[in-house]
Amino acid sequence: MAERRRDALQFPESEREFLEPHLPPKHRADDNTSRVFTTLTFATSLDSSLALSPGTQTLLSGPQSKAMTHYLRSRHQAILVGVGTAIADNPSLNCRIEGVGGYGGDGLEGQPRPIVLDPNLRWDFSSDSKVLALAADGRGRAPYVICAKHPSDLKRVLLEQRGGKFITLNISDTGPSKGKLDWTDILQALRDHGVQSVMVEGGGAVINNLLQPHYATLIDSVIVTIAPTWLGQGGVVVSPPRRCSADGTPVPAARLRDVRWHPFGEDVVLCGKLQ
Ligand SMILES: NC(=O)c1ccc[n+]([C@@H]2O[C@H](COP(=O)([O-])OP(=O)(O)OC[C@H]3O[C@@H](n4cnc5c(N)ncnc54)[C@H](O)[C@@H]3O)[C@@H](O)[C@H]2O)c1
Ligand SMILES: Nc1nc(=O)c(N)c(NC[C@H](O)[C@H](O)[C@H](O)COP(=O)(O)O)[nH]1
Repeated sequence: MAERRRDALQFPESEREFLEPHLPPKHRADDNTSRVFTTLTFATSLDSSLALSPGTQTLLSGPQSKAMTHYLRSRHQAILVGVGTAIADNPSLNCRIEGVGGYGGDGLEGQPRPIVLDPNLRWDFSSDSKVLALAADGRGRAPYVICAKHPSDLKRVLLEQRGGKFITLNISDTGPSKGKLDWTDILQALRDHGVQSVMVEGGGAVINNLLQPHYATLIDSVIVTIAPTWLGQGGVVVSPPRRCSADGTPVPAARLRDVRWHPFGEDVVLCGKLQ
């Protein structure tokens, strides 16, 4: 067993039971399921904000719900964020729960694969990126970057040296992701690259795009941390595109069913299904 780290997070067994029905099944090496178990998860304020303003990171989760998010990371093979989040937050995108690889456990066991959705190759991971530093240090995996352009050889080689890769997909010319990458293609590409479960963490553009009815059948689970604060106007807001019925009357954009709530410290965590 590797050395114990002082920065490792604890998430008690007693809290895990509540989450179990909302998590992907524990994977077997011979599991040939063709779809990727997809969890949409984020932390929001009472006014549906993810951050105080675009381009800034805002701490919303308290210590207990933060530990819960890290436990979720340990239970998925990958974590996906948009490039806006990669640039604004310089996130670690690893799992820091006591006992996973790099935090008291062996190898990289329990460490998810970071996935960054970066169609136009905006993310400069070559300078000061926490994800790559953690991968070099054996405390996380190197990212897969999903793009729509061919990367420079310099970027490709740097990523591949650390164990990551670029996955190039075609921009969609129809449907709710016209001009972007289609989620069916993104999830299929992840499956083709060996990923069986992914938690999509944000940010705003990613969540609002994915919360459209067209994609409801792709999402297996929704887990939202709600923090007791209002961030105020001008934030990065979760609010998917408006929907209307045939006669033009507005109807809710999306709604959860089979909902369960659980307090974690001062926050509450809500789990449900979209379909
Ligand atoms: N509270 C939380 O849980 C949480 C989680 C993640 C991020 N955040 C915050 O959210 C903010 C970032 O959000 P944002 O909306 O600016 O950026 P984002 O992270 O949603 O990234 C947006 C970019 O991702 C790419 N993208 C998204 N959907 C795509 C698609 N279908 N096809 C191709 N490319 C696609 C595009 O390049 C787009 O510009 C930051 O402030 C961050 O701190 C908060
Ligand atoms: N659960 C959660 N609570 C928050 O208060 C918050 N701001 C995020 N934000 C999610 C986003 O993906 C961040 O970029 C990562 O949470 C950065 O965290 P790491 O460095 O990877 O631990 N997520």
